[in-house]
Amino acid sequence: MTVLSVRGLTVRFRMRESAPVRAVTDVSFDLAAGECLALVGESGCGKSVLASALLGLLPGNAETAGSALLAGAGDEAATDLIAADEATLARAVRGRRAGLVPQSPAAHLTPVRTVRAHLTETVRRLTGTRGRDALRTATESAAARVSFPAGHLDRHPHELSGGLAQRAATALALVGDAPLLLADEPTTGLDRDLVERTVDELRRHTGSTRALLMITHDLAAAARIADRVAVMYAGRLVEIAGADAFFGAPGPRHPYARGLLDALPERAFRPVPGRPPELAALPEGCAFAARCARADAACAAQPPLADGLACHHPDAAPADATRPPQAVEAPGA
Ligand SMILES: Nc1ncnc2c1ncn2[C@@H]1O[C@H](COP(=O)(O)OP(=O)(O)OP(=O)(O)O)[C@@H](O)[C@H]1O
Ligand code: NI
Repeated sequence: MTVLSVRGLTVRFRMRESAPVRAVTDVSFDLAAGECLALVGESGCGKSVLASALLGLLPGNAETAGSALLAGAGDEAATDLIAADEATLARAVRGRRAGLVPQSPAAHLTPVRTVRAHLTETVRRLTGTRGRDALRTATESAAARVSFPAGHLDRHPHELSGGLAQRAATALALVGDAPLLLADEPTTGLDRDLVERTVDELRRHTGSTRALLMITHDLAAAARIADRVAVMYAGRLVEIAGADAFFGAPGPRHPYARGLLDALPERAFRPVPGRPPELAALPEGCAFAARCARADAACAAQPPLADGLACHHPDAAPADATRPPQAVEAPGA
């Protein structure tokens, strides 16, 4: 069953002094129940804007196009998240049908309220739990689920480390048991052990009925839990592939995606040369061409995403097809 179906999603920010910032361009993908899709790509390529668009959290200068159908439960109608009005999103969608682990959790927590107050309020609103003892138990189990220490529940957001704020936000996002969970860098500020526990919990929560879109810079975390990987570059999806093929053999097909993996310390440790283009001044053709060793005249035209790949000259023979699956996690590989 498809939980989310995104078609031609495009987001531009109107700017007073310059050309519009084309943060997301013509993005299409589906998310099935039980699936975890990892969305990766360099800083500033539009990942968080994509997540904000899906939850109706874009600022006022944003213009959107395309659609994002969120399936309804039972005989409930599907909702187009892009067309829905704010009242509908606030009342029926956010928290209940689509949860968000925001990229900057501290900014989403109310400074004057403790973590316990946040969690209790969310548990009450989204689960209908009533009564002091029941709420207290439900609040503490929501915290325990993401290894948020009970002894820190009475702290205020500014008294939390980055990692604890991250876990508080994750706990809040899981409360509603929403069929769609968007997790934007859910492991920032966590050490490796907690990274693994957190992503495993997200994966476990997904189960077979929910879908998870995990935005991450952490390719090892993506390799650990993702079923598929989507690679974004300059606002577009350039590759979407099964995680085993992507991280193992035969590896990514898009030269940018290959570059992302080659940049890992446990692989070639060779960064992708150059920098991404300005989103207010994107080229007509392939946005990666200026950094691509394989670029030629064909790249002056935008390559369409076909069969999970947007490239005029993908790697036919992978550079290292002998690399074993999961090599990304192998120490010193
Ligand atoms: N309100 C806004 N007005 C103008 N430009 C914006 C606005 N919000 C975001 N942008 C721009 O949109 C682009 C995409 O930003 P986004 O936050 O989605 O990147 P990202 O892929 O999530 O990066 P990171 O990995 O650093 O979180 C950036 O160039 C950013 O400056
Ligand atoms: Ni982001």
